[in-house]
Amino acid sequence: MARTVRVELGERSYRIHIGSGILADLGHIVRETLPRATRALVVTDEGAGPHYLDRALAALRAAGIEAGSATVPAGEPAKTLSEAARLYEACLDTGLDRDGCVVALGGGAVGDLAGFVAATFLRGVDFVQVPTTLLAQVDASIGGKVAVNLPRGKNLVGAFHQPRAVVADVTTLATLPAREYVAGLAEVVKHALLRDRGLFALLEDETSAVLARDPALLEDLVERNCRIKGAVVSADEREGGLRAILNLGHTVGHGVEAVLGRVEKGEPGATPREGLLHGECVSIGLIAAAWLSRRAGVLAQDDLPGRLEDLLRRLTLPVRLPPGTDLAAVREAMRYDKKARAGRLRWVLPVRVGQVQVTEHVRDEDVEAVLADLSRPLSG
Ligand SMILES: NC(=O)c1ccc[n+]([C@@H]2O[C@H](COP(=O)([O-])OP(=O)(O)OC[C@H]3O[C@@H](n4cnc5c(N)ncnc54)[C@H](O)[C@@H]3O)[C@@H](O)[C@H]2O)c1
Ligand SMILES: O=C(O)C(=O)C[C@@H](O)[C@H](O)[C@H](O)COP(=O)(O)O
Ligand SMILES: [Zn+2]
Repeated sequence: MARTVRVELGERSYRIHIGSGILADLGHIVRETLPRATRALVVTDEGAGPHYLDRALAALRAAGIEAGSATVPAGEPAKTLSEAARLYEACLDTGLDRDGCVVALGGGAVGDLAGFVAATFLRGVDFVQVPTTLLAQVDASIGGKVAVNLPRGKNLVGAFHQPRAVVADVTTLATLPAREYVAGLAEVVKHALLRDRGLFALLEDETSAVLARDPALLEDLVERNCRIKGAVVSADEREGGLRAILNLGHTVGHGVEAVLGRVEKGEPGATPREGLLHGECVSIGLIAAAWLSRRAGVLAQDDLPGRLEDLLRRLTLPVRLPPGTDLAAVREAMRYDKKARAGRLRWVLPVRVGQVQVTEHVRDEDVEAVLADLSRPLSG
């Protein structure tokens, strides 16, 4: 039986369906949520598509929906304006009108790109998220932030466009490469630090079960995270205030990702470089936030940085910058943080496990010092 979490947003409210094997119910869910949608474009990528596209199309067609599909390159390199342009053509080829819908089948990259296309095609059509990575099931598929990257940074062109439904089938996580699964855990740790001491303790106590992707535990984990994120989004849909807390770890994280991630830097069509994943950058950014919190006098729980680092390391997430990281480039990229106001960065800093504070009062020299410390190799 699927569990549901409702994201309350007035007329834009929607349900997140979480369960095992519920990809087969996709057609019914779309039919029930969007009774006028007779056509859908399923957007997937080269990683998720081979595993799940046929099943998604069959489920939609069985429910009487005419479904076409488009496949984009795997992961972050797809989040470009040129891929968005290709998808607008696919929307036209599929015959989508304003009653049609876009279905995002894949990780956060597919969700962000397909959601951006849905937000802008015909000035906005409905979209449904079918997340197939842990990161997308616990975070990216919820809340309506949709975007593509620019060479200078992450998510610099986008919109707020809520999905009409989210269908998170945890059995799809079985085919996810280990490194991608672990990257998703960084956003789980973020949610725990923000609002859930019990979740932080569970991650500490049951690290092996979490890494083993125990299916029953996965449903609980996804539901718990959806409740945390859903509540924040319900309270502040467009990041006027509270929602900024969901950016914990992302000021340094996005700066690092712009420099060392898979953000498209070259000409369209150039071979994407290898690099750090979003969740890996967030992991490093969480450590940065904890250390900055101590320097800024915000930290009220002395053992938090140590416990956080220990947990991230046990989850096999990175906690230091790779040797030789260009710190000046990271600082430059951080300037494009969307939380900045009047040229000043705003920081989300942990106070204790389960509580954070948003502040502008962080000294430049402390940021420099933390980045320098992060680029020193781990001892032991
Ligand atoms: N909109 C938001 O609120 C939000 C929140 C967090 C992150 N994000 C964005 O999400 C992106 C990261 O998402 P992600 O971590 O899901 O990575 P991703 O979308 O890049 O997917 C990771 C890789 O896994 C493959 N894959 C996906 N599902 C699979 C499956 N079930 N089996 C096998 N392979 C599969 C993909 O093809 C890709 O190669 C970043 O662009 C980040 O900025 C957005
Ligand atoms: O939903 C949010 O709000 C978040 O900040 C969640 C983040 O995990 C996510 O990476 C988001 O895309 C970052 O948004 P941005 O506004 O910093 O680009
Ligand atoms: Zn994130």
